[in-house]
Amino acid sequence: MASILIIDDDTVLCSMLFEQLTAAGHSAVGAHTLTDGRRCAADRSFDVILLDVQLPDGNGLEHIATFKRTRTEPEVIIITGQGEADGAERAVRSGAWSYIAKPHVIRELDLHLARALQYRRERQKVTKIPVALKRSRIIGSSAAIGRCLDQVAAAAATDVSVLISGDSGTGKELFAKAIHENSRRSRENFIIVDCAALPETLIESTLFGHVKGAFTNADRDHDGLVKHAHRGTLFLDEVGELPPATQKTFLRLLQEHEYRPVGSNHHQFSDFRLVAATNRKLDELVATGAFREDLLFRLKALTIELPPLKERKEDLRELVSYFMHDLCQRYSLETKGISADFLDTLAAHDWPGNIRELSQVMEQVFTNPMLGPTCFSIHLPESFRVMQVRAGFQQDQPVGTISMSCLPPWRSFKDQYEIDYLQRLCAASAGNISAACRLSGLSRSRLYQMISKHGLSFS
Ligand SMILES: Nc1ncnc2c1ncn2[C@@H]1O[C@H](COP(=O)(O)OP(=O)(O)OP(=O)(O)O)[C@@H](O)[C@H]1O
Repeated sequence: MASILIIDDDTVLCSMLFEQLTAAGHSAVGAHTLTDGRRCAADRSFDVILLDVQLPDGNGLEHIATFKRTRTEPEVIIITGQGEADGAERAVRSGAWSYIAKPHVIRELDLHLARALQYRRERQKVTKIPVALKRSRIIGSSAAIGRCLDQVAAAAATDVSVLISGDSGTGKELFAKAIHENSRRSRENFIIVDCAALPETLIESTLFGHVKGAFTNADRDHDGLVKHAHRGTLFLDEVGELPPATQKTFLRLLQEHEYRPVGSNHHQFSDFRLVAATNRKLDELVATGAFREDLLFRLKALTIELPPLKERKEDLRELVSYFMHDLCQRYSLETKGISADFLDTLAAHDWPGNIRELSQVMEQVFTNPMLGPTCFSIHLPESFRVMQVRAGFQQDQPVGTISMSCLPPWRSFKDQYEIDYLQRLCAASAGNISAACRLSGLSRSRLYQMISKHGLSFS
């Protein structure tokens, strides 16, 4: 029988559900706030969580992903007083199993529960099949990374297009390579097309190649990237940066797998498998007309969403050990110890540049002349320790002292945060883009994209 957590501030309904579930032989626990619910979910293992939407300390829909990330990855069934289509869509998109309006919950719960439990039983059988996945240097054993690796395994077993999304530095290229290396195409080429850096005038010849004499300076035949990707994988990095005219070229290529080198009369065929990556919200770009919907459909037969590092800080220790080992080998040094305060300071940081930023920070630690046999917090850049001290002050504030009405909307806060960061980055790097990329851990194209998004000048 299953173990079920009920999170609902309606104490009467909570008791009725408790009775119904225990009478059916399940074990049930009730919580009346999100905070209590989260505590229960962290302390005990549940198969299913029944989650109300309007709770005294927040909206249940915003916490579905958090509950699903707990150890047993429970199924979440939303129970709500205000059944409406938008809420139901949001619940399903956030990973909820199903959505029941409260007036029907007593009658419908058994059916929803039976299906969710059957799915769980079958999923456990499937995930028990051992899959020898090559991790291709992907470090981390958090549940979030585990889920992404499962998706890599599923993608590698097929030939469908995969769209990998995630913030800059979360490892999109690494995951794309892992799909290739685990697929039947692994002995062939993995070809990277950096869509942000494709010059519009040279796109056709870069992708499709050209024949001798096709244009001035074409003094010999030249193969394009698509030909090199034949029988292998074509990886479109930063696909959201493709200008509209180029999107059309790609759409045609993806539909037909045929292309014509510049200056040639003959079509050629390339049997490539497509993987694309983006740090942009392509759905939003489609809505504004900046990205073709038909191309998006072609790209995302399967999608993998990589979590930012701040959402999987439990991987920090493993990542730090990995980068440290790598650096010690590179500098021919004995392996160093890692003090708890070093990890605590790293954990207090938000990691906007994600794992790329972490690897750069570890490089900086190794250039610190004061570094001895153990990495201490003192070896980290000063800004990290300042942030940790400040975070300590915020944690010391009694819960509830921050008035919710003072909080700006998330998007404007994030925009302001990015602008502030970019201005400080510009000052710290004296307006030098290469230095700014090194300091921030952002890729050049991502940095340019952020600068232009906020209309800033970087000098
Ligand atoms: N899980 C991981 N384990 C180890 N190293 C990682 C991991 N994820 C990313 N990295 C490292 O972080 C750096 C950035 O990774 P990658 O280039 O794959 O990110 P990205 O998401 O494609 O970034 P961008 O959008 O800026 O191109 C690389 O050096 C990569 O090896």
